[in-house]
Amino acid sequence: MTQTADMILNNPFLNKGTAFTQAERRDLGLVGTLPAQVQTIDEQATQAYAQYQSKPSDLEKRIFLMNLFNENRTLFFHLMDEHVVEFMPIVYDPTVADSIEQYSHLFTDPQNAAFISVDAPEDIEATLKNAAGDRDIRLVVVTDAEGILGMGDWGVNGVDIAVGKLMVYTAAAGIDPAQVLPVSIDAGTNNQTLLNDPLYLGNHHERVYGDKYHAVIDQFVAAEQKLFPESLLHWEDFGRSNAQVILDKYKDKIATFNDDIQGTGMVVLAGILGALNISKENIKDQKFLIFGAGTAGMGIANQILDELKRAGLSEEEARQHFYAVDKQGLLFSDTPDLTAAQSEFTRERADFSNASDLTNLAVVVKTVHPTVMIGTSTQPGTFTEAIVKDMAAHTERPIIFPLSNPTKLAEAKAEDLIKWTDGQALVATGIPAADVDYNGTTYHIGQGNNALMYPGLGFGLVASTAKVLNGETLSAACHALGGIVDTSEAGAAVLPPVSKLTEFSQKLAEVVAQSVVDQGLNKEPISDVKQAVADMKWVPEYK
Ligand SMILES: NC(=O)c1ccc[n+]([C@@H]2O[C@H](COP(=O)([O-])OP(=O)(O)OC[C@H]3O[C@@H](n4cnc5c(N)ncnc54)[C@H](O)[C@@H]3O)[C@@H](O)[C@H]2O)c1
Ligand SMILES: O=C(O)C[C@H](O)C(=O)O
Ligand SMILES: [Mn+2]
Repeated sequence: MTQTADMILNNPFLNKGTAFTQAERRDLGLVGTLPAQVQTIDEQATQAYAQYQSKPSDLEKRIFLMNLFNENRTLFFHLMDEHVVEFMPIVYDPTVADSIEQYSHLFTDPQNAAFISVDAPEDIEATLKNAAGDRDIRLVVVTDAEGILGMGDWGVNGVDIAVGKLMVYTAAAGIDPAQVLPVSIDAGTNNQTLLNDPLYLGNHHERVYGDKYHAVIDQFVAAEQKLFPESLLHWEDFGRSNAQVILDKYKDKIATFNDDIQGTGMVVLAGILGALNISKENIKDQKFLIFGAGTAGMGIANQILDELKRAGLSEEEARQHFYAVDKQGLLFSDTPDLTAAQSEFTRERADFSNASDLTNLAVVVKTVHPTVMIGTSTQPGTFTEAIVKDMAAHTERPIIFPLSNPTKLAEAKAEDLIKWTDGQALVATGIPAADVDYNGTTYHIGQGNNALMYPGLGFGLVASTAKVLNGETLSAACHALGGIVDTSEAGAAVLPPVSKLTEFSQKLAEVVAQSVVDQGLNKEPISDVKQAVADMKWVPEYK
């Protein structure tokens, strides 16, 4: 079917706007549908950036950028490429959190997402087909939005996290935006504000759990694999009771990963390795306190556990390095209501003379003297000055990562951690943090966000046509970022800066693809891994 001018100009994958040349305008039937002047993509980008800058708030800026994204993907990513550090917190975390909260009120465009309803499993295949059109989908990000960042259940509004994660994939690693598909699984919502809101765009009923829910997940995976057999399936922001269960079901069968469990585990281990590079300490000498033993917290614990075992510790020895703290306090083997993941990281009461007192973070820190403290609790301000000072009194370079997102939920601010520890803390935060000037040194704060890892990981898996993602590949990826930061410099960050996101995502993709090929886990034959990664890369220029 030949495309009319209207179809071309309204297709964000084809549209070039004023950059269509005179020859293209003639060939495509666009004559007279655009103003006379033909612009370059750089001229368009300059004009768009000026408009962006005129927007008064971060949310307004995001809305402007999303409109551009809706109209012209190439121009959007060209512009993002030029301003990646500035745009990351606008298109992604933390501003994506505001847009999710207001999604139903701000809705203008479905952004090529697929909307699956728990009430219409018979439509799943048609839904994916319709949303994909004739595009060759290689990467799917799916969310059911039960645990959006640390903000809980946001129903269909959560589709914005799938869209946002995919935007970062393209900006960071260069996946072709025409080859991706964001998916919302609308299983209902327990968010009363949404249910009471007549403008809420999702299913107006309580969240469905159990057999009916899992049947929908199974049908979704089956249809997704049937329609897009070459694709990687990325799970995002599922609730604590489903995330690990779904991952365990599929991780050995298809190319898939859970970003909150594995992506977060990777970025935290990479950050710890970066911190130990600075302190010149050994990972085997560390005591890890995980505050908030949920999806992310236990994903982190498992990735560190794997590293300790690779460093030569037995499973039993390695587990002794962990202290998991949740609402109940330090988790013991007899603590009620443990999740399956938590029960792998419990301690024995008999090992503590004050076991019954270990019900809050302050007492646990005082008792166990952790050297590494990770926050994935969604509880703002819980890494207090007293707790941090207590920790710092027993370890020279405390490693402290308050990772809860968005901004308002962080366990501590980077600036406070540096000050409270007299510049000794090695810090990473979930959202971007400004440099901290303290006592004549400028401290760079690493962004401990899975966005540093999942684009390179996912891209490497897609480029290498991976059948599955295993521990070997995850471990290789965790070690791939070493050497990018100059750790001899005072105030060095534990992770590389977002300004180098495209550079290290490529490195990560190559390491991941190499690991896949070395293990013979590629579906298609690959003779040159670097070439395969380079061939897959899309660049935001008009073709
Ligand atoms: N920086 C990153 O890359 C990254 C990645 C994933 C998740 N996160 C953040 O981590 C947080 C948790 O996400 P999740 O997916 O693991 O959610 P989750 O709901 O699975 O886990 C949160 C855990 O915190 C526990 N918790 C709640 N209140 C607590 C309290 N007062 N004391 C101790 N524990 C408490 C909960 O019981 C739960 O086990 C979110 O804010 C999310 O944004 C950050
Ligand atoms: O989305 C983010 O910013 C990171 C992470 O996946 C989260 O859920 O907080
Ligand atoms: Mn997430």
